[in-house]
Amino acid sequence: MAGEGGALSFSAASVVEDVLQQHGTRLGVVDLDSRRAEEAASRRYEAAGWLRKTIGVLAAKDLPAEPSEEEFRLGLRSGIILCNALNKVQTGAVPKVVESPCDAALIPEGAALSAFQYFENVRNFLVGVQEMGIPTFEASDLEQGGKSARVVNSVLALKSYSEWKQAGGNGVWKFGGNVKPTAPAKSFVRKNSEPFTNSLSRNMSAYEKHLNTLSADVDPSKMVTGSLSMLVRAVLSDKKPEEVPGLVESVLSKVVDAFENRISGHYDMTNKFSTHSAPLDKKAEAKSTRVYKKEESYEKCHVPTEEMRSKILKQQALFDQQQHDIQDLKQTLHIAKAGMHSMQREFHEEFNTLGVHIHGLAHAASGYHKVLQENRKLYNQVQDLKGSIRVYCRVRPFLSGQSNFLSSVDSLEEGTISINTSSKHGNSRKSFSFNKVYGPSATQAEVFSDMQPLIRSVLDGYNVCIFAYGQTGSGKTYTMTGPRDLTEQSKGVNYRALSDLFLLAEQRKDTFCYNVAVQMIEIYNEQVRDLLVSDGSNKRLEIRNSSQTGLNVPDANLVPVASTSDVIYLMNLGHRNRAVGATALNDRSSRSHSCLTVHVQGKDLTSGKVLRGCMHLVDLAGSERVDKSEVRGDRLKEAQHINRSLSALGDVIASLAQKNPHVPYRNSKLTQLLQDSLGGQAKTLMFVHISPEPDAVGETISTLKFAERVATVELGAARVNKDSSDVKELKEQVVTMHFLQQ
Ligand SMILES: Nc1ncnc2c1ncn2[C@@H]1O[C@H](COP(=O)(O)OP(=O)(O)OP(=O)(O)O)[C@@H](O)[C@H]1O
Repeated sequence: MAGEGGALSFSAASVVEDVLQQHGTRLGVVDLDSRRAEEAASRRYEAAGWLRKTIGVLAAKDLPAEPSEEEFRLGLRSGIILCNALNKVQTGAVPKVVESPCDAALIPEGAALSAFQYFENVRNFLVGVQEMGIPTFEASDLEQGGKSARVVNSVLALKSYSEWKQAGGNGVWKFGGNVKPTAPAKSFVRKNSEPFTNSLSRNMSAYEKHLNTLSADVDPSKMVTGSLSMLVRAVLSDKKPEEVPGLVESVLSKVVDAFENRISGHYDMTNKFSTHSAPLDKKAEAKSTRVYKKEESYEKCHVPTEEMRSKILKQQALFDQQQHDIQDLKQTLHIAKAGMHSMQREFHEEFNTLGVHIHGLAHAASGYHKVLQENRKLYNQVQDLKGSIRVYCRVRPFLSGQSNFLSSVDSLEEGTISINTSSKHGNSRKSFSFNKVYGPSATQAEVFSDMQPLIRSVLDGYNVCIFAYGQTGSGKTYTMTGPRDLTEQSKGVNYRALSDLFLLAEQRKDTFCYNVAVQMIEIYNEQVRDLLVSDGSNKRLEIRNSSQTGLNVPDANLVPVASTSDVIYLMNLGHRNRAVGATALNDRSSRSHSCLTVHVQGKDLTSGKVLRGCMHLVDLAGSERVDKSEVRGDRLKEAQHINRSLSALGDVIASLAQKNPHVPYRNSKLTQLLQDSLGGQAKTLMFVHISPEPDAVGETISTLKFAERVATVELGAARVNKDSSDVKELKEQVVTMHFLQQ
């Protein structure tokens, strides 16, 4: 909406003047015309001269010193000279003068550059002078056919104002000369300086003020230009008194017509400028909430149509809604930002706390690993002090139906067994010492409790050998495996050891990753065979000590296991494959050594270090004398092999116990197989089995002698240290370590 349409851009006086001029022309007052022309030219020259002087001849090069009406109009048409002159009088009155067409930032499509330029500068000039109370003119006065006299008037008024200002600006300046009060409420708005609506608002109030001034303070006769007075006089001078009323009526009627025409023409022009100006001022409209208020006041003055009013109201409602939405969004954004900041703060705090905790934990973990390592060493030392070779004796109970028999065992103490060797020559007893003696009533759990500590050693990377030694039928298989019908209570040490091993491995899973695999080997007649075969193959295997893999029989099946049930399955398979032959002494008698080897590989999850340990669970063949077993031929050969290998085992263990420099491992397949687990850091545990029947006393004595030979040296050392302060101290440390480990 253009401001130009907001006010009348012409005055009643100008209309009257026009009508009178037409009359004058028709009346053919030649003298008057020439006088008027002279006077107009003189005033135009005065105005041009002042403009040239004010802004400089060079800047005013488009305006001749004595311009014709056309030259004057063309010279000022761009508005540049006018604006520059106004700025000289009132600095900053036109903030931006468009000097060349390209200065016009936004030129409406289809509008001629010069027209737009003219409009912008001229409009700004008109706004400027209007604000100063100086008479304005119509923008169209600078167009062809326009009234340049009004432009002259405005310039001369500006000149007068300038002179008044230069003279000190005393009193109230009033343009008392040829003031032609053209519409002071020009709706032209300054461009580039502020939204047109503001100017419009200001213009409207100025217009109202001016109207008031016109009606109240100013004598109408003074407001009429000199030319108008002259015209009136010229028109009426030669008229008879009776002709005057008719003439006045005619003139007034024409004035009214002309006025109406101008109004309608004026509104047309307003609409045209509205269309052109709207895009330029859209930004300003959007930015300012005051726009609609100004428009409203403008509309009050110009009686807008219903359609326009409703359109404005709709726009205002839409604008209000958008403002409201923007406020809501701002609020939401503000809350979200605050939330983000608070979350960031919390995150940083938590992160820092976490860092501190992790640091502490890492420190504790490294300390914990050192403790664990130390613990392993100390634990092993304790086991050593207990004896790296331990011998336990177990007396089998009488079998069913033998309850009336007199036992060959005379007495049992914690570590000593006395055998009644009564004969026809008299009563005598023979005592044997071991680490511990289990009587006939000892349970499987009790027997296992003594070997249980060694399971932990296996997981710590040490090798362990557990033997079941004794004559046929003395209970070796019972101790190692259990009876045929297994129950939870009757399970042998093999099952219990493996259960414990898996349990401990599970407990350590946060620090170690364990892999467990088993092999099952049989040594029969000094031949090594794999018991974990499902195809019945009977291939002879070689023993090749490999320190890298820890496998002494690399060709035997090595089966990974993850639970006790896996191991039970494999043990059953091995037992089925084991060479079992009936003898006169025991229908399950085995004439081979069976060895279940459990290989354990543990990786330290922190250091990556790998520990390897293995446990040999050996069920030795019966140790009975050949002559008693009533065997001949192959059976005799089997028995001889068994006895030789058991003797070789005794020699090796005795050598180790006596710390002999030479240990005769190579005298049998059995000792070769177990070489890595006999001696050094390895622990050896032998369960010696005794039958209580009196008729087996000879065998019993010979078995006990064999076992005692192995045990004696070790027992001597162990007994010396048993209650020493070293052991006590170490035991305490281990208890502490164990507590820490929990
Ligand atoms: N501690 C015990 N309690 C109850 N019964 C037992 C005990 N020890 C052994 N037996 C029983 O004695 C018999 C012989 O035991 P076992 O087979 O274990 O002897 P062995 O020494 O392994 O014989 P072989 O050398 O022929 O294999 C079995 O019937 C077994 O159940």
